[in-house]
Amino acid sequence: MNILVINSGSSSLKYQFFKMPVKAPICSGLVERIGIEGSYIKHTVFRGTEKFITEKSAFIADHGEGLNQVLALLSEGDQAVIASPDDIVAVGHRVVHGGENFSGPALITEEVKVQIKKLFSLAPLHNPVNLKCIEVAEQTFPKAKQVAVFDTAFHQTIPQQAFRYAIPDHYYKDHGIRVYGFHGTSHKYVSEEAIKWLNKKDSKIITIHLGNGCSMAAVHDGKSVDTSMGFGPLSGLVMGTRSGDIDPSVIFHLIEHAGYSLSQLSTLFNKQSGLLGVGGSSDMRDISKLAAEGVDGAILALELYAYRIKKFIGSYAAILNGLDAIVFTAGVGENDKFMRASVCNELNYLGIEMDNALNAQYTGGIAEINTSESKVKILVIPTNEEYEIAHQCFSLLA
Ligand SMILES: Nc1ncnc2c1ncn2[C@@H]1O[C@H](COP(=O)(O)OP(=O)(O)O)[C@@H](O)[C@H]1O
Ligand SMILES: CC(=O)OP(=O)(O)O
Ligand SMILES: [Mg+2]
Repeated sequence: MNILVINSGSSSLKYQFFKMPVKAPICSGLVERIGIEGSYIKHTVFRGTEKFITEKSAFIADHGEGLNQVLALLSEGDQAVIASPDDIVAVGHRVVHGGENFSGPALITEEVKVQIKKLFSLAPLHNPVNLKCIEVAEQTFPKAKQVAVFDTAFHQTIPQQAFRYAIPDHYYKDHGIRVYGFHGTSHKYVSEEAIKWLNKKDSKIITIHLGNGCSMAAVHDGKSVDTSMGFGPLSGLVMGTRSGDIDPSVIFHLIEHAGYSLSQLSTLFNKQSGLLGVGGSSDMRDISKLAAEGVDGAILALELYAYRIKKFIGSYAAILNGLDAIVFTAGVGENDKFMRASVCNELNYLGIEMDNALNAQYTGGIAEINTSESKVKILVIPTNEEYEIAHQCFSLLA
C-alpha cells in the first residue's frame, strides 16, 4: 500500500513515502523555511544501496506550494516513484493536538477537521499548519484516504492523578485544562522497540525525546503513565527555544512589574528561551562548540539541559516504582554522546551505569550503552515518527 507521510511544522514539512508494510522508505525529504527567505527542498530516493539526492532552493510561499513541489519530485523525471497522484492510497498526517477525542489514528472526515480546528487555541503553532496540510493533500491527492495520527494519542492512558492540575474542577470541565502530552508517536515507537529489545513483561521504561522540542515519558507495560509536556508543548525539559518548566509567578511578575504583554510572554517562553536564550543558539551542535570554547552561557545551557532530564528520571523512577530501561532518542539523544554521558553521570543509586566506551562508539541502530553490571539498561533507539504514522495508517486501512 502506497502511503505518503507528512510531518508538518510551522515553517517546515518533512515527508516519507512507503510501500507498506515495508519499513524502508522509497523516498524521503524535507521542505525548509516555507514562507521565509532561503526556502529549499531536499529529496532523497533510495534504490537498493544507492541514494539519489535532488536539492532545490527557490522561494516557497506556503505549505500548498511546498506539497505541489513534492508531488512533482515524486512523479516527474528520472527518479519518479509514482506515475500519478492517484497512485497514493493514503496520506498520513502528524497532527500535534487531538485533545481527549483521539487515542488512536483517525480517518479524516469533515467532523475530524472540525475537531482539529477546535483545538487551534491549544496548539497555535502546530494545529493550523497541520490542518492546512490536510486540506492541500486532499486537493493534491483527491483519491487518497487522509489519516490523522495525533501526538497526544499515546498519552491518553495517563491516569487522572498525573493529568489533572490542582485547580478548581470547572477549569478542566469547561476549558479542557489538563496535561495532554506530546511527541506521543515517538514515545510509542521507541518504547515498543525497547520492549521488544528487553523481551520482558510488565516493563518499566523512561523514554527521553531530545529534538528541537524535548519531552520524556514514563511507560509502564507499554502504556504512557506520565509525561513532561503538559497542557501545551512548553513545560518540562529545557528545549531549543522553549524554557520548559517555569514558575507561573514569573509570568505575574513580568506582567505587573515589567509591563509585558501576553504576546511578549509567549514569544519569550516559546521562541527566545531554552538553549537559545541561555547559550546563544537553539542548535545543540553550536552550543557544544561554544561550551568547548569556554563560553559561560553555553556551559550553563548544557548544565540546565542535563540537570532537568536527570530530575525527571528520578521522579519517573519513583512513580514507576522501578526501572528496566531509559531510552535516548531524536536529534540530540541519538547524536550527542556528551549529553547522554552528562545525564547518566552519578545515577548509580538508581542502578543506571553507563559504559563510556560503548556510549562513545555508538553510531546508529538500537544499542545498549550500559555496563554489564548496570541494573537498568541504557538504550539509544533512533525514532521513526514517519514510519510509525505509516504503520498506524496501514493498520487502520488494511
Ligand atoms: N551530531 C549531533 N550532535 C549534537 N546534536 C545534534 C547532532 N545532530 C543533530 N543534533 C541536534 O538535534 C536537534 C534537532 O533534533 P531533531 O530530532 O531533528 O528535531 P526536530 O524533529 O524537533 O526538528 C538540534 O538541536 C540539533 O543540534
Ligand atoms: C509538540 C512539539 O513540541 O513538537 P516539535 O518538537 O516538533 O516542535
Ligand atoms: Mg521531531
